Amino acid sequence: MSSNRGVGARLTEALVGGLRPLIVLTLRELSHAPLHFGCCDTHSKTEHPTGQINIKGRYPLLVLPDRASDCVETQDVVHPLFLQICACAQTVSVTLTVSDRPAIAPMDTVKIAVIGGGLMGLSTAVCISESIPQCSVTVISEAFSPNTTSDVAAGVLIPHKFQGTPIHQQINWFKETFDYLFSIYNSAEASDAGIILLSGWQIFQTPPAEKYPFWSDVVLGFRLMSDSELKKFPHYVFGQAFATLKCECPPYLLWLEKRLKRNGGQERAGKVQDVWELYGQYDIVVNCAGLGSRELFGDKGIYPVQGQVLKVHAPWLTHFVRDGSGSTYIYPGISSVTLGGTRVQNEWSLKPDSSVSKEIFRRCTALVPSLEGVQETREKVGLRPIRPAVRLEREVLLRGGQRLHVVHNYGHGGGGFSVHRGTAKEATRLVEETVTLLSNTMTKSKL
Ligand SMILES: O=C([O-])CC(=O)C(=O)O
Repeated sequence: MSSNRGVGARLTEALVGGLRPLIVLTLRELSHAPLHFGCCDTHSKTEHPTGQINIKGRYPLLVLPDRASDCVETQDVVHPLFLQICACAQTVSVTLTVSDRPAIAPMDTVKIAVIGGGLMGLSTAVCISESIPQCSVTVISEAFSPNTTSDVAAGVLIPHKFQGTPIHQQINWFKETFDYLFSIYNSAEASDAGIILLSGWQIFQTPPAEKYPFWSDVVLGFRLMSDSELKKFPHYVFGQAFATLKCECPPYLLWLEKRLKRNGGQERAGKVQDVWELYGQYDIVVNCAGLGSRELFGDKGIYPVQGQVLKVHAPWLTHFVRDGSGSTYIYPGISSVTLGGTRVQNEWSLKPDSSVSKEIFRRCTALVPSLEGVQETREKVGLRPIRPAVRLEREVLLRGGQRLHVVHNYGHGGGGFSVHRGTAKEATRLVEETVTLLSNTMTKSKL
């Protein structure tokens, strides 16, 4: 590859520790460069944040203030506008090529600790281990499958809305997750990974505000239910029929663990009491601790919404039924059918309540009478980690002169399965950014 001098008046190339070529462009050059930031034109022209931009996800582009010497000091500051530009920049069609000179100082393996052994921790760890070759990933968790919250969930892809997250982002996360799982479902891995395609009905006692929810184009064959279908559910006046995917747990979590190990990743059982324990052992900490983030990172905005379900043996059921309010659902799976549910705000207990189980069973049999015949019922309780929006961002913790680089990916509530691959990819991108910054710092300190 050769330097493309046509981009801006002067393109400074800095080669960073064995990672990727880093293109350094001053702000003035950026404004002259033939870069187009799509919907963020205004931002990119009038407010030039400092930060790093990934063009097509291949070449990290560090946009510096005009005095280049200022910039290195600011590299840990992530300006919110920069993130917006960053997101847009990935969509622009710009070809920047850089010299293929060898790196000055290859960085040693980057050690990454992922806190949390549930769906978020494992899927993020797998995504990092697939995307960042020069890293070692260790998942640290008090619990692994079958003892995680993810093992309690039905694992069905029907998105919940996160009030504080832009809807286009939620659609992208869902689409990425759906496409990823659909390709597994369409491969020889499907049975090992426990991915099935499930069709069924979501029914409403009063019609919802949005007859066609934001995810209706992503699931398969979405349509409104006919009157004759609705007649099967006497108290319901409106319904949606569609097919979606379901991740059976434990198989899906075990499949992720296998994939992680195949990529060289490791697991460590144990509770992280204080995140600073990891300082010096790891270069980057990825936080997928869900509710654990309350104590570990002082996030008082996250709280539990307790849910109780029954796992029953009813292999004749092949269609799901969900009350649109989310109060009651019947989700057939490979080895059991999940019957739910409950939503108790701020309840931390993991103890099932038998009177609640009876009530769940009563509601489910009212919708699917053949459930009267089930045997083998297991009660399970899980705590949904709720906050207004998924927290997906970088943070640099400071203590004395020490800096601990953290990437957060938690707070998916009861909607984690629907978006997990999309948010894992986003977290991986943030880890890549951090790796580049660390490499840059290392290179600078060697000069
Ligand atoms: O609402 C549903 O269909 C199931 C679920 O995700 C939950 O109980 O959190």
